[in-house]
Amino acid sequence: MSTIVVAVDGPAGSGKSSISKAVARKLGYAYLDTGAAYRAFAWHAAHSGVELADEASVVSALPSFEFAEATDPDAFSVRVGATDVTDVIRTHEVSGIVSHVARVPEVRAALTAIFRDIAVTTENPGIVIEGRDITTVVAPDAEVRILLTASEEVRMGRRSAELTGHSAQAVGEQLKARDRADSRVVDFMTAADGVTTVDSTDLNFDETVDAVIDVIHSRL
Ligand SMILES: Nc1ncnc2c1ncn2[C@@H]1O[C@H](COP(=O)(O)OP(=O)(O)O)[C@@H](O)[C@H]1O
Ligand SMILES: Nc1ccn([C@@H]2O[C@H](COP(=O)(O)OP(=O)(O)O)[C@@H](O)[C@H]2O)c(=O)n1
Repeated sequence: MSTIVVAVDGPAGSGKSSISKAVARKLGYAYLDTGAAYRAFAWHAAHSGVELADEASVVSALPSFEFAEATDPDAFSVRVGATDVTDVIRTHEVSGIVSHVARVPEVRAALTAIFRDIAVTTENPGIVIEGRDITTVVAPDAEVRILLTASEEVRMGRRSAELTGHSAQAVGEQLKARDRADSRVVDFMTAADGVTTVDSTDLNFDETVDAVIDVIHSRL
């Protein structure tokens, strides 16, 4: 029996991680946060002393990237080698550099291969994979493909409500800049053919989880 793949894309703060995790928990599926991998690689590249503006230098950090991500939605963790980077990859500093490494084609190809490998080796009946290019590049043949959106104002509000130590304005500006940079590389603002949009602007958390599960049920 092959694993059911639920692909979820969307901009920063749309609820991809938290909603996908809750959906996976409810369905007994695995959960894969691909943004965490890009963040982990950005952290690794910075610690390897690479020149972030230089693509060749960024690519040189790929062979030493020993990445491991737990796919249990109740026990999420990310490691690079022996270091647990689960928390450090969420910092403002890592958010500020991740788009630089994510735009490099060799990095995208290497991480895409890792994601596909995780998806085929999972032992759960299904896996929810979330990111920016899952519906279009990583798993275009997924059984279920969803674009999770919310207005920019709502996304900035949700994100700044969860962060401490930086002003809501700084968080909002970084989020907008990151979306701008990311959307030059992949289009996650418009749904590709066959992709169902779930707009959570006027939905609370539980309503959004239910809306995503409704889409999944309608496709399976
Ligand atoms: N529909 C919703 N209503 C209210 N809060 C939400 C909703 N969806 C997500 N959130 C909250 O918004 C924040 C950002 O969500 P997150 O899952 O980190 O987004 P993303 O992974 O797309 O960046 C989290 O604190 C999350 O709990
Ligand atoms: N499939 C993906 C997932 C993330 N990314 C990159 O990784 C960064 C972090 O992704 P994320 O999902 O953790 O970001 P948030 O939306 O949670 O803030 C994004 O800003 C993109 O630069 C990507 O390029 N492709």
